[in-house]
Amino acid sequence: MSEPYVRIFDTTLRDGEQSPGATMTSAEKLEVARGLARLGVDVIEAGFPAASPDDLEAVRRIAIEVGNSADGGRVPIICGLARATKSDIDKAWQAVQPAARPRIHTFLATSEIHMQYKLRMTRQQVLERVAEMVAYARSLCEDVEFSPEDAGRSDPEFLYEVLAVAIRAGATTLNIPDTVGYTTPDEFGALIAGIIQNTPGIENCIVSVHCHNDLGLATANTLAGLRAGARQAEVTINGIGERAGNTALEEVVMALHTRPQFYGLHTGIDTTQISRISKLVSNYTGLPVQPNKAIVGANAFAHEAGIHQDGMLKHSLTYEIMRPETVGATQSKLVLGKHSGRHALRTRLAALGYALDESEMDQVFERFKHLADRKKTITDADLEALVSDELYQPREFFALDGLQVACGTMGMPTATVRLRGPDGQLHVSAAVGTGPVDAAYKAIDAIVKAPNTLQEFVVHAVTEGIDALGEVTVRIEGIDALLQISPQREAEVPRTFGGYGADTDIVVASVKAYLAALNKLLVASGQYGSVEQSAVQPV
Ligand SMILES: CC(=O)SCCNC(=O)CCNC(=O)[C@H](O)C(C)(C)COP(=O)(O)OP(=O)(O)OC[C@H]1O[C@@H](n2cnc3c(N)ncnc32)[C@H](O)[C@@H]1OP(=O)(O)O
Ligand SMILES: CC(C)C(=O)C(=O)O
Repeated sequence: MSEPYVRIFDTTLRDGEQSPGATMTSAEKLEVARGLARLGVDVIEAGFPAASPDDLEAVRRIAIEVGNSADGGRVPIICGLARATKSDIDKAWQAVQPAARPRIHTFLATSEIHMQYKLRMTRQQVLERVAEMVAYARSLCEDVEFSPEDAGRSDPEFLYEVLAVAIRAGATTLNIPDTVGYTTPDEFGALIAGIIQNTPGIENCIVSVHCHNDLGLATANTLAGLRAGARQAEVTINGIGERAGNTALEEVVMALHTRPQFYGLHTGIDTTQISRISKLVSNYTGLPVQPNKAIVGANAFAHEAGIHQDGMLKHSLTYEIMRPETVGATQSKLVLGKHSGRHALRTRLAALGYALDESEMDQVFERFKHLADRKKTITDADLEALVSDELYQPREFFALDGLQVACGTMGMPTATVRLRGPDGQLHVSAAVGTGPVDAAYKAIDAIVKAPNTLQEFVVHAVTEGIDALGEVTVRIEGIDALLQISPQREAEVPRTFGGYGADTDIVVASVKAYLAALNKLLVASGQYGSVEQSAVQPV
């Protein structure tokens, strides 16, 4: 029975960097290499030294600085890739030689299509080149990896022959690449099993798998290869790489970690470093991680559906097969949205300090669902605004009676507003602002006199075309003098108040939204009792 340890060969800095647009500076590559060492990878493929003098230098720096330091545990093997040519192998050796544990990785394609059209070589020539170049690499370095490129589309019988030649020439690791992501898990598993069974001398080597994700099967194929006896997985952080990418490190590692009974295999990875290195690679390559990406996506531990949230609140294992902390992510998130239910809403409100009775909860829940139909996610500030609406049934102290704005590029944006006040009188004010909405809000402030800070101002077009109905939602913060919902909430706390307005004229919609929020603030501030004696001057 073969050993249960799987070597993690990370090629983020070589195959990952081959993602269009993912090029990193030498300093960034060094920082990623340090992160990979902390993560506990066994091998870092640091680059393709023949690609450019810069890449050679970057690999050399990594070999010197990361390939000799046990910072965070074991010293990883530092590997450089080379075509099956003396000059590439020389450059790879020059780059990795300073490492305590250097490796040269050389490759040559073995599929008919690659041999005929790309290399323009016969099978015999390929066999001879493999023998010669692997032997040459081995004359320089103790640790030599050989890959028959496009193995997934190669004739297995020919592969056995090529691999046997590579072993005789001194290869210590035989890597089987599905270069174009063509195989399926059953096929790839069978290919690895066939290689292990039919290649003379293979028992003294490590068999490795290297899969691409063109059909979205890279992780499945890698795991099938491991089940068939491979003991090295070539992977990248976030699955970056040529075209649709490589196998994602985090997926393979966490599959083995989460299903130990099924696979009976383990790695030396410190899983708590996964989120950190994922962010680092995403930042340096400029390749964002899709939100639903397994393990490291922003939604990997987020739950929006009410039934799931209820389950999570009762026991996290109901909807999570691993704890976010295991991969170094922050806690699971219950995201409030249109699919959420009462349990999640009540829990979030309790965390904000609100203890609502059943009937208050019913009212708030109804308003919450209504709001969630229009807004993708509901924030804590939205909830505060929603609860304050319910507790203080809004009254319209000030209503819009008229609005006139002047704006454009030839003068100062000016607004004149006329409001009907709580005294039944009309009040007029004019102001100048940075734009028509700002001017209108200033004119309103001069009449209403309710100190507040504008926290959010969002405009949406709810219908298409030039006559679109514009919707505006605003959120303001002001002092709440009355509210004492629960013992945790002191009087005179700052609170947020939401307002909504719709009109074909976006400035009118903005004014309506602001007045709606102000009217709620006036109730909460207790100011309505004194409005009649306020400084508001009737027209
Ligand atoms: C499956 C993989 O991911 S393989 C790694 C792919 N990565 C890269 O290619 C990144 C780095 N590459 C480079 O910077 C450049 O391609 C270089 C510097 C290596 C070579 O550049 P150039 O000399 O201009 O050659 P170019 O890239 O245009 O063509 C590749 C040549 O290598 C040959 N070749 C391809 N693979 C191999 C191999 N494994 N062994 C030997 N020769 C090979 C091709 O047949 C072609 O030869 P030709 O010029 O006689 O037709
Ligand atoms: C060089 C080899 C391992 C490779 O990257 C591939 O075939 O995809």
